[in-house]
Amino acid sequence: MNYPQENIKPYNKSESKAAQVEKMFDHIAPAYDTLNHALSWNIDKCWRRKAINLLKPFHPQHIMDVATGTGDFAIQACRVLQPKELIGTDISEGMMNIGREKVKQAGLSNRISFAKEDCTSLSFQENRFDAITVAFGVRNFEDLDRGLKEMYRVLIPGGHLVILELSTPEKFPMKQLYALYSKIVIPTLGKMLSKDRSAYTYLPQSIKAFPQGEIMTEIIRKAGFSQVKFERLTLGICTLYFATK
Ligand SMILES: C[S@@+](CC[C@H](N)C(=O)[O-])C[C@H]1O[C@@H](n2cnc3c(N)ncnc32)[C@H](O)[C@@H]1O
Repeated sequence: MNYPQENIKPYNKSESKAAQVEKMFDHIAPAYDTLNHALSWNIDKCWRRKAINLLKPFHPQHIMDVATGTGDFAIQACRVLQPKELIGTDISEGMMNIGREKVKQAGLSNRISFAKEDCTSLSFQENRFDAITVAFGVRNFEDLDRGLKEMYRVLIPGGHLVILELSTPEKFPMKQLYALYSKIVIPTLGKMLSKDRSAYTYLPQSIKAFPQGEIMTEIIRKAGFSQVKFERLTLGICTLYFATK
């Protein structure tokens, strides 16, 4: 255990974090999209657009969307970047099954595929992808360093990594407003819509514990990446990281 969020688990202390996270996302999958957009007031769509636009100048052709969940990021990235292939990977089949359906309806099944993969131990060969994206996934990894090293391994030299992750605002008045929102609104709405109170207690707790800004930048660098940059979005509710192999 290297970082505090690795010890924050949804349900109990004994089972591994990966097993509990998989179970949690399988359980909340049917409510995930509704809750996601409601809790973020749809701002998540702007964050995704911003992240995808960073990759535009490089025209990546082989992309992996790690922790792809229900595929929102993969679909948006495929439409904007028009790659030859985009593989969405995740540990939750429940989330990916919803993603598979959405991809079919979007008419993108010839370009987007899904594979069950734990990012901390990927089955892909070295230098397989020219870009990797992860939206709201790295916070859930059982071993963040291993996950980052695996993404580094399967990227081509010069390839790019884009990470979006929720973060805690540090300045008044957003800091105070966010504290109230994450203590009251997130668990209440989360329980109502997903029937899983633990999942939406886990969410603010794991965000609070997760390394952000300069500290996260250093962690990404330690995995081998260079030119690591970050930008805080919407007064610090979300942070965008960009790195090169
Ligand atoms: C909050 S959801 C984000 C889904 C999607 N990227 C989005 O933007 O809506 C987090 C996803 O990370 C996945 N996940 C958690 N740990 C993972 C791991 N070690 N490897 C791959 N996926 C993982 C979960 O199963 C879940 O689908």
